[in-house]
This record gives sequence, structure tokens and C-alpha cells, in this order.
Amino acid sequence: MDPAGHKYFTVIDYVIFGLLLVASMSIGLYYAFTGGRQSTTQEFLIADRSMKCLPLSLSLMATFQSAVAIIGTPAEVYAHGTQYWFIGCSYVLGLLIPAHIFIPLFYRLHLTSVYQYLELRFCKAVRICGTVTFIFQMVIYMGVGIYTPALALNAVTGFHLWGAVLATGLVCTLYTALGGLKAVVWTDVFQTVVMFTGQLAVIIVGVHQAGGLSEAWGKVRDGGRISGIDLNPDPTVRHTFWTLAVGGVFLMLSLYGVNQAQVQRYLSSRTEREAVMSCYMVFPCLQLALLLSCLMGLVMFACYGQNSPVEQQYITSKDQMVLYFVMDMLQNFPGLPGLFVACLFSASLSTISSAFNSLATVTMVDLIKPHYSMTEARATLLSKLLALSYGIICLAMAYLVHLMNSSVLQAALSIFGMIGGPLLGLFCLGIFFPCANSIGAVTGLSAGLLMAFWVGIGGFLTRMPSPVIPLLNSTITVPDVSENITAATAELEADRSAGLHGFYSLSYMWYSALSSCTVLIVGLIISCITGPTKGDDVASGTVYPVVKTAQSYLKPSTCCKTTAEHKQVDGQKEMNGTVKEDAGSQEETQRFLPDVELETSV
Ligand SMILES: CC(C)(CO)[C@@H](O)C(=O)NCCC(=O)O
Ligand code: NA
Repeated sequence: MDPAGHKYFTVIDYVIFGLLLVASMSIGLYYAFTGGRQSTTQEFLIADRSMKCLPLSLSLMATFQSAVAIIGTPAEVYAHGTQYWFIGCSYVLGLLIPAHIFIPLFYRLHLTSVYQYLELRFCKAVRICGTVTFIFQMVIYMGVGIYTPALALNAVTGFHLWGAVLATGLVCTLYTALGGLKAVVWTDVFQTVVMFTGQLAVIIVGVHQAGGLSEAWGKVRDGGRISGIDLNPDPTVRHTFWTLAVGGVFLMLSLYGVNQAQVQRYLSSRTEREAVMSCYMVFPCLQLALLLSCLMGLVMFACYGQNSPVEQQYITSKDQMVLYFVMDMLQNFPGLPGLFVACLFSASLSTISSAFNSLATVTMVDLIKPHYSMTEARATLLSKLLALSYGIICLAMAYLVHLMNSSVLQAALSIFGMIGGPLLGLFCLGIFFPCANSIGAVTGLSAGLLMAFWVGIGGFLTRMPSPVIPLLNSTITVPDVSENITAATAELEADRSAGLHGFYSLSYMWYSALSSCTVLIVGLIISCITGPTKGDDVASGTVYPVVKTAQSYLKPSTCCKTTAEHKQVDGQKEMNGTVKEDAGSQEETQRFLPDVELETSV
């Protein structure tokens, strides 16, 4: 330790961290020089639609599991107990619905970008609005993703902040731009293994340091960190069973159902069945990731108890705690700090590379290709340049995030809810409501975004630091300040249900549900006023047949028939490359699809 309180890396730590970057880079180079050598957009953006479900499922999980989750979740559990764990309940519906509704629908339309769907179902304007919203969401998220691990590393070890940002940004940009989606998926697999190994190692050593399993368990139980199920229906309470398990479903749907980064992986799989399977297999992976990060929080509590390093002023924010813990407790285990830092950066690399690739895809497929014709070679080169430019934008965003300051986990999940929620609403409007029209879709999306930013920014500006479990406050040394905070908090509590304040204090876990429902309601009302779309005018295969499906589940005889039909449909797809819902609608498709000018493959 030096006077500034920094804890230093040993040589072996640097070597392990360096190995991560070298290995990731090598995987990128491997896919740049094998297979089709990334010479077509088909290979670069969608891996020739040849992926298998195991790598896909790990990659699906890795996309939205960044250093934010590795650092943020333990900090949350340390301060507020295990209530956050109930978000795991939302994974059930949050993955079943994508697997059985979104994946079959998108896969059979043979899309490359999920925003092609919006043009098929509505019109070009809706597609562009959707694309731009997505770009906005992912660019902000990338900034948080790359900045978070660099900041923690800087605060605890004194490692150069922008050096870490640049190194990861550069490596990530290179392997994404060279190796395409195949490299992105296979680095995700490798990085996921590093991520799990790092967390597991720290947990095991941490339990040992805390004096063994039963000792550690006793400490977290006595410290009140094992939360019971909180069934409080109040939507303004940050984390309850309802906000996490129900609000979380909307969050999960926006990420795993309609987010381009994920849909692109479903679309890159060899068969529809394999895409569905990969979505199923995300479930145990996500539960494991959640388990490990919650355990990490508990182990930290077992080691520090109420004397958190933040209280002792070794570090300045909750988000630096995990890394401080690792450097503090694992000093006598050379290599372990390096492994954990590799784990942290693995998590972020896998997220940022997915973001680059999906952003390059939508920019190419939705914004450039429809307007300029170009040769395949030129289109592929341009896609690679796009991946590169998003790398640079990402660095710029990291600087913007540097200027803000908030709990990273809540910040990232709020972004998902505020921008991803309206996008979820837009897709649901198209998929479940045949009567919705384009004007309704655009108005609905705008209303949803407005609503989300109103409550999000309003909440950000009015929110006090959330009260920590009382015991923690007892070590604050200046009593006056502590009293003032308590008084202010009580006042805020009293104010809570009143008017706008009540609205602003809505739990951030509801942002996704609120904004997607706003899109649906406004979209439907405007559609009805401006003349709802007639059933015949909806391109077939773009609407989920809710009534038909319900009937098929209720009547056993038709259920068998549907299965038979599905088999037939699978056969057709192999032959034609596209699929029609059933024999009757095949003519309809032919009647309507030619009107919609759209390339179904790049
Ligand atoms: C998004 C969930 C809830 C599920 O994937 C989880 O991975 C998470 O909390 N992510 C936080 C954002 C991030 O890690 O970048
Ligand atoms: Na990740």
C-alpha cells in the first residue's frame, strides 16, 4: 500500500490480465483468417446463420452481463441484503416468452436486423425510428460498460484510468472489426468462463478468510443481510418481490425479446429449434451469474461486517468496494487479484463487442443499405469500418459517463428501462395488435420515450440517496449531518405519495413496464382514431395469432394438427428460406409481401 491507500498488482497479476487481452485478440484473428475470411456481410454480421446453441446461450448471457453486474450486484447485496436476488424470478417468463413468441416470429421472417420487422409490419419511418432509438440506447450503455471496470481499477490500484479504457476499447474494437459475429460469440464463451472462474475463486477464498462457511453464514444472518420476501405492493419501494419479479419481466423482455444484440444471435443459429434451445439454456447461466454475484456481496459482508471500506474512507463509492475487497483480502494469493480483474474486464469486453457488432449491423442494414446500392465487398468493408467507428464513439461516451456520477447497476438498468422499454412496447404493438397502424406506432413510441424520460429524469433529480439499513449509519462520525439526513429522509417519505413526487419516486424497476405500456395504450388509441389497420392489410407472419394459439392449447385435437403443420412448415423453410404460417396464408403472403420493399437478407 502507498500513502494514497492504493494496493498494487504483482507481476503475475499483470500477466494474467495481459493473457486475457491476448487470447481475445487471437480468437478475433482466428476468425478473420478462417471460414469465409469475413469477406461477406452475411458472415460478418450473422455468422452465416451457422451457430450452435451452446456458444449462443453463453454469448446471450454475456451480452448484458458486464462489469456493472459484477461490481454493482455485490455492492447492492452488501448494503441492502439479498432482496435483489428475487430478480431471478423474472427470468422464467422473461425467457419463456421470447423463446415461444419472439424467436419463432423473427426467425421465420428470415431477418438480419430486428428493425426490418418494423418495416414489414408498419412502414419505413417506424423502422428508422426504432433503429435510431436502439443506437441511442446502446451507445449510452457502452459508455457505462467500458468506464465501470476502468474506474474501479483506477480507484483501488491507481491503474491509469484512460489507459485501461483505451486498452480494452482498442482490443475489443479490433477483434470485433476483424472477426465479425463469430469472433464476438466465441470470445464471449471464453470470457464467460473467465468471468465465472474469477468470481468463484474470490468467493471461495473470501469464505475462507471470513473463518469458514458456518462462521460466514452466522455473520450475514446476524447482520440482517438475508432478506425475506417483501410483498409490499407499493410501486415506489425500490426493490420488492413485485418490482423485481414482475417489473423485471418487462426488463428481461426488452433485453432478451427484442434487443438487436440478442435477436441477432437467435437469427445466427442454424435452425429455429436451436435458437429456442439457446434461449432456454440462458436460464441456468443467468441464475448462476446472479447466484455468484449475490454470494460475493454476502462474502464481503461476512468479512467487513458493518465496517465497510467506504465508511472507513479507504474508497469513495460503493461501486469500488468489490475490487477493494479483492485487493485487500487476496493479497497473499498472488494471481488472484489479476484473475478477478480479468473477470471484470471479460464481463465488459463481451458486452461492448456485442454492442459494436449489433450497432454495425443496424447501421448497415437499416440506415445505409436501403439507400445506397453497393457491391458486397464494399458493404463488408463498410461494416468493418462501422464497427471501428462505434469503438471511437464508445470512448467518447466513456468520457461523458465520467462526468456523471451514480450507482452503476441502477444507472444501467434505468437506461434499459427508459429506452429499451418503449422499444419493447413498439414491437408488442405490432406483434399482438393487428389493428395498430404506423401513425399509432410512431406516436406511441414518442409518448413512451417522453414518459420514460419524464419519470426517469424527475426521479434522478428528486431522489435522495436511498436510506441504507440503519445499522450502517451508526458509524457516521458527524452527528449533525446524520440527523439532518434522517430528518430529510423522513420528510421525503411523507412527501412520497403526494402528487408528482409520488410519480417521480416510482421504482426504477418499473420503468420498462411503464414505458412499454404507454406505447401500447397511446399507440392503440391513435390507431383507432386515425383508422385501424384491417386484418387483410397486415403482412402475414408479422402478427402473433393469440386467439388461434389459445384455441390450439384448449382443444387437444387441433393441438396435434398444429404440431403436424409445424413440421410441414419446418420442411418448407429448408426449401424456400422463408416460411408461411399455413397453407391458407401462403397466398396472402405472396399477395402482400411484394408491396413491402425489403431485402430479407443482407
Ligand atoms: C440484465 C440482468 C438483470 C440480466 O441479464 C443482469 O445481467 C444485470 O443486472 N445486468 C446489469 C447490467 C450490466 O451488467 O451491464
Ligand atoms: Na458481458
